[in-house]
Amino acid sequence: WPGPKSYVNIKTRSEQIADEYDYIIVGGGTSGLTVGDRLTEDGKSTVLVLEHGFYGGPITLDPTRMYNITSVPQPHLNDRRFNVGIGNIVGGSSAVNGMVFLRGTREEYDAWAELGGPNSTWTWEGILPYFKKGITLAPPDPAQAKEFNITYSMDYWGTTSKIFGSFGKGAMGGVMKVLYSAMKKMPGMTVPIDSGAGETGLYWYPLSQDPNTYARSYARSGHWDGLNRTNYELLVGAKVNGLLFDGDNATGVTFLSRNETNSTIHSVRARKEVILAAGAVHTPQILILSGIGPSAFLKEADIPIKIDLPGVGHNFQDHSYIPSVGFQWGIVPTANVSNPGSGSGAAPNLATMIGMPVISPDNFEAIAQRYADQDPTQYLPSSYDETLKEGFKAQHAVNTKFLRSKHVTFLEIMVRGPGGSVQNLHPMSRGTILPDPKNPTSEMIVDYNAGANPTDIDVMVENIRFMRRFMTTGDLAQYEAKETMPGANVTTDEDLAEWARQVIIPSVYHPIGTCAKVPREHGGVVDEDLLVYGTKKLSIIDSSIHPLLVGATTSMTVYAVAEKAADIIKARNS
Ligand SMILES: Cc1cc2nc3c(=O)[nH]c(=O)nc-3n(C[C@H](O)[C@H](O)[C@H](O)COP(=O)(O)OP(=O)(O)OC[C@H]3O[C@@H](n4cnc5c(N)ncnc54)[C@H](O)[C@@H]3O)c2cc1C
Repeated sequence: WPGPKSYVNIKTRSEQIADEYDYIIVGGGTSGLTVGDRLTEDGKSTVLVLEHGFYGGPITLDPTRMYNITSVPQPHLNDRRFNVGIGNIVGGSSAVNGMVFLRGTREEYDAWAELGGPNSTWTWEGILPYFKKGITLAPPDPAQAKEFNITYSMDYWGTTSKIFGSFGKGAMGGVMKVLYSAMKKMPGMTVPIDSGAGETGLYWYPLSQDPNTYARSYARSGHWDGLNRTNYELLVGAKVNGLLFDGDNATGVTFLSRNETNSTIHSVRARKEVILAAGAVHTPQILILSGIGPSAFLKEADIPIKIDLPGVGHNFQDHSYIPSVGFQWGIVPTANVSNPGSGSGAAPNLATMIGMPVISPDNFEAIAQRYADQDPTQYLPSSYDETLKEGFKAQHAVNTKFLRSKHVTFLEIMVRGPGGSVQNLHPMSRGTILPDPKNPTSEMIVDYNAGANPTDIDVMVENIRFMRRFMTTGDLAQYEAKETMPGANVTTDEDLAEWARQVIIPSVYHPIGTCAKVPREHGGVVDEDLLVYGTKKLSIIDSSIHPLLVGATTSMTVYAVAEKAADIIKARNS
């Protein structure tokens, strides 16, 4: 435990906090600390953040800093169960994540506005200023950048945030030149100037890391450490389990302290607003424990209904991936390299982020048409009510456009060797994250419902085929790579689909959507200003409000959404 002086605003016991603050933020994770910082920076408002985890060093995927949740068996993926990764520490998932720092495309954010309704400001143009406010880019090393075609544009980044994206200068071998050049020549490939330009294609991208030390740059380092504001307090080891109301007005929260041996339920009040930032897995739990959720579920769990909001815990989405479409080089590619990099930090990273017409020029239209012809509600779980079905019909129209667009990322490949992992960034299946009705305060039940919609398998099959074409045709043909997984003899749609169902992992630890920002009649939970329908002074700012996955890792979008949320919250309470 670090010395008390610099951590004076971290509280460990309920008696150390005041009775009332201007704002209560539930969850000291990625979004919670971003908004906490912004609401306290002018020194006028007081904020208490309640965080279930403790204050400790960040480490990727460290099980002691994460919730221990396993999904229910997934019948469409051979009944396998999957680890549900979520950070449980100050900094939240940004403290344990893979630091891959990407954002989606213009078309993907514009779809958020389309799903939100007329006059929505959640467009690419409406969110871009918050990417700039939220993230500082440290440019790549000029000599290395020239050698490897690493381009960037400060049109898409800011310079003031203490959350950094940086490339690292680690040495790169000639193989990266060969891979880059071969990928660039794949039919239909584009090369945007910057990973943050909102475009698909082949690009180098930063990690969320400090440009000088290459240490993780995350919500705690950027939005808590070193601030030492007397108006910004953090209570660690606090499990929020309910909301307090005066009529429709949220007035505070109740919580249990993990630092106290008794099971006393404490409470703390908010003068201006209660802000939920417990993440896509746990924000639905807090609402449901407070009687806000699907009425059928609340009845089953014997929780008095305060507001019937069928969308709580529904519309659950995550990216999915195949860990390896395996290849071995016959001849290892090389190229001359004059400026490999200084060796400090990780080497810059290269990604292929492409749409269906580039992944599969021959089959994308047939896949899109089969999807368009589906009854949109056909593959939804049975707990989806009429409003959620209407909401998914709207998504179905968007997804149909997405399947035909070059500007929406379906396939992500981290380009670094022969073969590798392929991701599907726009799954059509939707799942649920709900409490156990028999014991709703225990850990959440996560059901991806992965692979329910056959389009998800169709897309993965084409992703595998793209990797094969990349490895065995064009520039790379001369290196005579041999496929080790699934094996070049697995060729038919049926065989590839069967293999895919055996190996797909339905999560890249990017859960979203479980309290979506869409109209209430479409199963929405929050409105355009992130206020929970049917309540006053209660908002949600975390990844649960993202209505639809973007084709990118999620943390950068969480920061941008939180920055926009902070402006909205400040404006309505000024
Ligand atoms: C292992 C892993 C790898 C990832 N890799 C990447 C990557 O490489 N790149 C990328 O961009 N994204 C990645 N992500 C995803 C990204 O980090 C998350 O989408 C993002 O951080 C979520 O932010 P959030 O604010 O919604 O929730 P979180 O940051 O998870 O914050 C929620 C916080 O609420 C707390 N909490 C929950 N319930 C309660 C309660 N009842 N009371 C009090 N506190 C509570 C939690 O302990 C947590 O600290 C990864 C995530 C994980 C877990």
